[in-house]
Amino acid sequence: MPAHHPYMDSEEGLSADLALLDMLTAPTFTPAKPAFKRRDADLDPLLLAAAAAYGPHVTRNHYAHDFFPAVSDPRAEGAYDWTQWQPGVSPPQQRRPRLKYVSRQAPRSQRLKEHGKPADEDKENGQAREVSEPLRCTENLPLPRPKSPVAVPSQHATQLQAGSSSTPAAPPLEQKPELEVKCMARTRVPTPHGPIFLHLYHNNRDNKEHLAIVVDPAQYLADSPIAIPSIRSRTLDAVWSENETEMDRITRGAYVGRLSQNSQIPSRPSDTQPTVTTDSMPSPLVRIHSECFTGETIGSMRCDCGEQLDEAIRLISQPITLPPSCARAEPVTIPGRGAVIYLRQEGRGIGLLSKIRAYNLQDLGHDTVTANLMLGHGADERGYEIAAAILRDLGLGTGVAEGVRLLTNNPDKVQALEKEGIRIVERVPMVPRSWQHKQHKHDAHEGDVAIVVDDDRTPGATMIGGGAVYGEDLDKYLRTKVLRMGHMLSLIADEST
Ligand SMILES: Nc1nc2c(ncn2[C@@H]2O[C@H](COP(=O)(O)OP(=O)(O)OP(=O)(O)O)[C@@H](O)[C@H]2O)c(=O)[nH]1
Repeated sequence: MPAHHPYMDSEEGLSADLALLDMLTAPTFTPAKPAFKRRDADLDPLLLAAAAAYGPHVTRNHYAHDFFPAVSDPRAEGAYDWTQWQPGVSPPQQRRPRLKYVSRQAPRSQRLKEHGKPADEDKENGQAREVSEPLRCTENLPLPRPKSPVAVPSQHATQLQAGSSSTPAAPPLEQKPELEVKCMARTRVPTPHGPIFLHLYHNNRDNKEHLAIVVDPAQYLADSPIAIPSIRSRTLDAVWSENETEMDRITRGAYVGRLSQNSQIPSRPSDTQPTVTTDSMPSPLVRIHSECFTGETIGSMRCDCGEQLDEAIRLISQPITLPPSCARAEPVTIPGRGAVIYLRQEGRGIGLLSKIRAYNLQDLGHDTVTANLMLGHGADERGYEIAAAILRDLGLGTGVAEGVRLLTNNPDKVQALEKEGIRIVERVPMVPRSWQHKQHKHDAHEGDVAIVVDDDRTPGATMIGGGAVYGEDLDKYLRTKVLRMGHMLSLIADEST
């Protein structure tokens, strides 16, 4: 038994014992408030372990990098030669070298320089970056970039003019291969204006799929009162290889007449006759149209492109009445014939990205020409060599006796096609439908002209088969074309005047 201690009888001892007992048996223990916030891990350790198990994060840009050279290469500095290992003898303790991130790629700017490209070349579309900083005020904006082919640098040009004998050879001009187009496929497409043959072309100049919308329903006619030359592609009707089967040819569209389960007649190269129209038959109506996603696909009312495409197919599809001739006593009506060459030159050649930016500049008050210039582009960067080559392939506008009637208001198009050797016998204007309506209203007000407005057509934005495009934005766009781009269109008086 333990010796009795006087402390146990004292009042002081009793209260200390009670305090201890209370502390040990109390139902809850309330710790003192911590002086510092607990630093719990933000990430789940399991998650971290899982991430680590997948090794370093590798993207396509890291393929030429080596993350752990010391590990992957056994001869690398600091690696232990495991062939020397013996049981029970631990590898010599070395100071493990710090693992290095080694890039075997030169910096991007250096690689671009080696390829003769500017260091700030945009990754997207392989085009030079247009806007790398916020827009500055108009007078400081860059001038339009020169167009290809590469211009002789001014230093060389000056020396050439001065006739200097020490003139260094001018850099060679880019040699373009001779342009070739090939119709890869053709098919029938029914449209609100009648059937068309859609032709898809490849070429050796750009990697775009340009199209030809051929209107020539006479190709379906079993018998026609007069001979109507067919509009057919030479490259499509050609035999591509000796192994090509009839089904191969039919599948790519090299057939004649209307394709069906009961009619499958492959075409022959001789089916492509030169298009020669007789005196009384008008030359085929042709339009060269440039792609406009906004106007044609989403019905934008900033431009009349959708309406123009629709109007062109409609006009070309109109039946043609031929007057009586010595061979026929009666007039005869034949189906409309012609083609729309649809070029993938979005935004007058500047591309959709720049066109969208240009629209924002237009909302700030600039017109369509200035907006292009502000972005460092030309007012119009299109070319028509491919269009001319496609026309030639279709046998349109190539003969001495035969030409085309060109649907356009754009003088540059007429000039460019003529330069390419296309014979244009007539320019047919494309009057915007909203202006036609205004003109009709104006004339009717004058009292003597009947209003010829097709009221069955759907009003509003125009995709194929739609009506007319109206609006302030459109009027401004059309006026700019007339006033700044020289389009051959009579400006219409405002309705209020
Ligand atoms: N940069 C730019 N391009 C536009 C704008 N509005 C329409 N476009 C483009 O202008 C082109 C219209 O071309 P076309 O239909 O061939 O007509 P055009 O050259 O004006 O001449 P026409 O034959 O008289 O119709 C298309 O590529 C459109 O994408 C715009 O505001 N800015």
